[in-house]
Amino acid sequence: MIRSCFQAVRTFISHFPVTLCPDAVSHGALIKSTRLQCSGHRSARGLSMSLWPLSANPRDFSLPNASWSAEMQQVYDHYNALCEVKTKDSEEKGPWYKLPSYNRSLKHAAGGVYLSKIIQSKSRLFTRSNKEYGAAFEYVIFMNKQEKKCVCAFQSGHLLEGPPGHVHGGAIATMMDTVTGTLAGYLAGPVMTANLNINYRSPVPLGSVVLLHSALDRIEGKKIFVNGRVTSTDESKLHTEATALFISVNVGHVFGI
Ligand SMILES: CCCCCCCCCCCC(=O)SCCNC(=O)CCNC(=O)[C@H](O)C(C)(C)COP(=O)(O)OP(=O)(O)OC[C@H]1O[C@@H](n2cnc3c(N)ncnc32)[C@H](O)[C@@H]1OP(=O)(O)O
Repeated sequence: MIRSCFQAVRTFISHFPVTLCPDAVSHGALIKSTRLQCSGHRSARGLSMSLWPLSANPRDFSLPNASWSAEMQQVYDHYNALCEVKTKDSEEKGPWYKLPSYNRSLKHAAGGVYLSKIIQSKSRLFTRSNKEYGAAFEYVIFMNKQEKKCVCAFQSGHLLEGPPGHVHGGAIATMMDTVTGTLAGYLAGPVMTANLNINYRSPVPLGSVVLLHSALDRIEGKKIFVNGRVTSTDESKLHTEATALFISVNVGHVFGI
């Protein structure tokens, strides 16, 4: 059992070295924009083709939905336009790649064999665990592999309140961990957070759209040092600064096997 689980996980990681998530909920009618399917990173492109043998239409949470504000949509459109775009007749190269985002992966990575011994059937990726559009974490991450950096557009929902009218610091930390961790994982394969330092500079209004920027500082052996910032969408206001250390791990470490 453990060996087959391990093989399933390895298969998944080989398709997409970053993390562990997806689900099979249809996003259907709520998608406002059907413009493009960014491609770009070869293994991530493979993910969309081969990860869902029993799930033809898993919900990609990073696509626009009816809860997105005009500002959120604008940021999405801006970076989307900079992505590698596949059209019917041609393929234009761009420096950015839009990461898909699912709330469960391993169920599908196992080829339909549910890994119930390791993964609880009700488990969901924390940031994608709420099915109500716009209620909690609405975000999309664009990766720039060449420059070893990424940008995330994040719209906070009403369930993320901390101080009245503002986003909870833990929710900001969650997003910072997600974005810096996604970058580290994208560049270095499976990682876990060893250290996350955050300075909160100015509160984030609840319901607003902000950008999370993350860039690689350096890699020393199995240590990946990454920085992060939260700013307003025009980058005139700094909300949060962070540094993070991720450690490359064996897949087995993540699952305690
Ligand atoms: C697509 C959708 C995506 C969605 C995906 C969303 C992505 C989100 C990413 C979230 C990731 C998480 O939240 S992960 C969950 C939170 N993190 C955890 O639970 C991790 C718990 N900690 C551990 O498992 C372990 O301590 C590790 C893996 C971090 C490190 O253990 P290890 O592998 O044995 O490493 P070890 O030999 O101890 O240390 C290696 C080197 O790192 C240094 N080091 C280790 N820890 C630290 C530390 N805290 N601060 C400074 N330095 C440290 C050591 O001194 C050593 O340096 P030297 O002597 O070599 O110089």
